[in-house]
Amino acid sequence: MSGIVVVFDFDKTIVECDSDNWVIDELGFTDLFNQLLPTMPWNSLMDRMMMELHSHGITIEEIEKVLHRIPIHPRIIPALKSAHALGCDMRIVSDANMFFIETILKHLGIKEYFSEINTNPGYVNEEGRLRILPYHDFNKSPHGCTLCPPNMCKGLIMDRIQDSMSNEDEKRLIYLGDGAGDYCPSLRLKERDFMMPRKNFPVWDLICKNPLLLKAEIHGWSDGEEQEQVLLHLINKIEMDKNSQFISSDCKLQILSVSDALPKVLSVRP
Ligand SMILES: Cc1ncc(C[n+]2csc(CCOP(=O)(O)O)c2C)c(N)n1
Ligand SMILES: [Mg+2]
Repeated sequence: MSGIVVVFDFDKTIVECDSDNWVIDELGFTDLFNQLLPTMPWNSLMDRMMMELHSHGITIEEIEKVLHRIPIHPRIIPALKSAHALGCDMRIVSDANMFFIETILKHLGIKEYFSEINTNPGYVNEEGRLRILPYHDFNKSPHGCTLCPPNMCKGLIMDRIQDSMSNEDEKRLIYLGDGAGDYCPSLRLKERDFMMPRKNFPVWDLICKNPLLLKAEIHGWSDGEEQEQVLLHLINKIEMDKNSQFISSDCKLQILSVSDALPKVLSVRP
């Protein structure tokens, strides 16, 4: 393990579009979706739309086929492979849902790279209908964060990730995201961490309003190619920092041993 935890948003960070919109648009339900959107929260609407798909005879297999075709930049998978090979602990924090994310990751053969997927529950029920539920039950216990949608506060998830990291002080986090929901977790990052916002996307605009609110170093990216370059550069930089710390502590040891030896050396001189 490299001591680096990389937290990825999913939609428009790993895949190139919003998986929710991709499924609705590809199956021809955009008009109904837009009609219902003003009447309920996004996450509840996705559950409702899955009911609509089911009642129109659309099967789980058809939804899976659409998910298998989701666009992804050609450098994303090589970037994830490299980060994994370099020993990074990689996790997902997403406001999409478990069914969509697992279906896509399994199809791409990259599910095993991630140690954790934090997202809204999504599962196929006994009638063969996809159910999508909120990550936080906002009726029973609202999360109370004013920056985040009612179903998910990514900042709270980050708190848990930071608490779960053993030797927390020695570990360093890199967070990649694009959306407004990625702003709250960016405020949780420490001085030693890195925020990688997608340039000119909502999280970038929010950060630009007052970059000083972030403690972490900010490194933007525009597409999969730049994401790969910046991510591998940061991993490399963290490794170099670690090595230079070792070198400086080795030097201190040498200096100590030289000064210890000095009186003895002096004493054998005539
Ligand atoms: C105006 C407006 N209304 C609703 C939404 C909600 N929304 C859109 S896509 C998505 C999934 C994000 O997944 P990920 O966290 O993986 O990027 C969510 C929660 C929005 N972004 N903008
Ligand atoms: Mg996103």
